[in-house]
Amino acid sequence: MKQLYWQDLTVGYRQRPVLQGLSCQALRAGELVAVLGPNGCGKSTLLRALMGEIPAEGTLWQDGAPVSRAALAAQAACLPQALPPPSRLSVLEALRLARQLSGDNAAARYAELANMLHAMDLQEQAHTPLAELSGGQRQRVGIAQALLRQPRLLLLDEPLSALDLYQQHQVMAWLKAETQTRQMITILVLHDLNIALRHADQVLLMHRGGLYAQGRPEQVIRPDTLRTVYAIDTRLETCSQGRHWLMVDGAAQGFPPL
Ligand SMILES: Nc1ncnc2c1ncn2[C@@H]1O[C@H](COP(=O)(O)OP(=O)(O)OP(=O)(O)O)[C@@H](O)[C@H]1O
Repeated sequence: MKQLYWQDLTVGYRQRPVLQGLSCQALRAGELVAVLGPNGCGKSTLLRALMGEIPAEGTLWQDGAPVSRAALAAQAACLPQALPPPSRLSVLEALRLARQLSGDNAAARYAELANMLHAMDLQEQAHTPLAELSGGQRQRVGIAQALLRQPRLLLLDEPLSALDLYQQHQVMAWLKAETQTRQMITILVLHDLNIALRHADQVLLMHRGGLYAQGRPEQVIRPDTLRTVYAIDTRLETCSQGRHWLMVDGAAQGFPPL
């Protein structure tokens, strides 16, 4: 997959529209794309629609030609918001199963699984049942499983929600490198705007079921857009290492003070 975009994506639940004519510019192979926006604006719904899990209208375009949602879903792996269930499978068994589900039977090699355990900092838990892991460890198993499915399109719904600060940055740096190496497209839903500023190649900022802005993180994550979309007053500062950092000053006018 070299390129993906969608036009006029319209999705609703029981006749109630959630995404209304959502279109985006091209997402390219090797890009880590952050989907941002307030609670309830439709981020998870977008991922479900791309996976063909819920009915949707509109057109998906892959490499310049329309693609069915079934064909797109066949190339994709998705990690939903909920953590993987706490089963009796060990971490290693769970990873091996995910690798086998990729359809490439020859490849459930120990070295690849060992690399994944190392990347997700789970070596010590290799033989631990999922039911005995912490929330953050289970979330890292879920991320590893999604990667082991060998997707061309990786969809992750709030994959950092259970991770500590160190793991959030580790996982994002690793996802960025894997996305480039494998030349896949990774779309992930995030709430932390500073994580998106630091790691994403592109940002889709959603607002009330539509796309409010798309572009490089520093083009989209700006005080004027955040004031409209999140109703907060912010400042972008540049730290001594030249990185952008978002400071929150307070709630926008008309809202109770933070
Ligand atoms: N299964 C469902 N049935 C009916 N309505 C739903 C369903 N799932 C989501 N919705 C509604 O669709 C809207 C968008 O929900 P969605 O989960 O896509 O938001 P989100 O942007 O991912 O939110 P959050 O940041 O809180 O996870 C919400 O108003 C929600 O109530």
